Amino acid sequence: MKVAYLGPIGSYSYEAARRFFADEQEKNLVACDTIDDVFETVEENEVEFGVVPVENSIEGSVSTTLDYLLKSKVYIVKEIVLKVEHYLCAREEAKQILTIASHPQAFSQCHDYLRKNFKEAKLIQVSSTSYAARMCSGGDVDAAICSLFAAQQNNLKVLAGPINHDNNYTRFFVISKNPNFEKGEKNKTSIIFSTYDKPGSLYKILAIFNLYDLNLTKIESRPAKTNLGEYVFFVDIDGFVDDEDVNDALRVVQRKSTFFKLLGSYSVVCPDSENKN
Ligand SMILES: O=C(O)C(=O)C[C@]1(C(=O)O)C=C[C@@H](O)C=C1
Repeated sequence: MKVAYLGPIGSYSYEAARRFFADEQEKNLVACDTIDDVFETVEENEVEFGVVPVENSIEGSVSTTLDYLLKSKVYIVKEIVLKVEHYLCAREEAKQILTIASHPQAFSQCHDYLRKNFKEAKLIQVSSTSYAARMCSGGDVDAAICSLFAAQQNNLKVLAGPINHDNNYTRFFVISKNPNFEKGEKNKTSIIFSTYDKPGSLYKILAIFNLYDLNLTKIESRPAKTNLGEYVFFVDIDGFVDDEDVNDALRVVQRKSTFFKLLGSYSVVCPDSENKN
């Protein structure tokens, strides 16, 4: 079984893949350069699963992931929630920090620390935190914001950390072309819908969830990419698709919406137990 993730080794996506596919051998984990590549590798059947970040408790959604979920033919089959701790790392011999590389999400998650301590430094956005660590070890930048593991992998010295905002958690989805929805202890179902451009349309859809007494854990609108002002709504629901109420509610929602897509029904794993997701 092969699993694609946003690489190189040492990214948080790698950690999520390791936690979930614990028995998988290293050679079966396929490092991709971008989130786009993870989706396409799964879509083209080169691997059975992919691991992608979807939402962070500080910075919000990863829009690339949401946009691919809208357009691609993959399903969500599992959610993994990880506590993310970022460190400022540099080469042993580094003297001053004028350039810092990291993933844009990581910069945002460390915004206050950077503003306070490195206001003048140039922030260089790269494809992942582990790639930033690699660049730093190669001498391309003075420092990187990455995990402890990425620092070790790249022989970097830890200068400070954790430097992120408190309560920094990221949700990752395991995606697959196979809609093999497996129920666990804590389950969610994700859909995308759009509705009519008329007064009360969104309210009417939300009323269906209310009628079936369903808890929505997330609702977010994204551009439908058709015309300005046209949106799709991403909704996560507490419960599994074969629960009677979820099933009935989704049937009515589908009938009443102009577009409907079931993204998946999956169990949620939170290995960092203090997280209350
Ligand atoms: O750069 C990484 O290490 C990633 O796995 C990406 C990513 C993200 O896009 O959200 C994952 C978790 C953290 O929130 C920061 C970065």
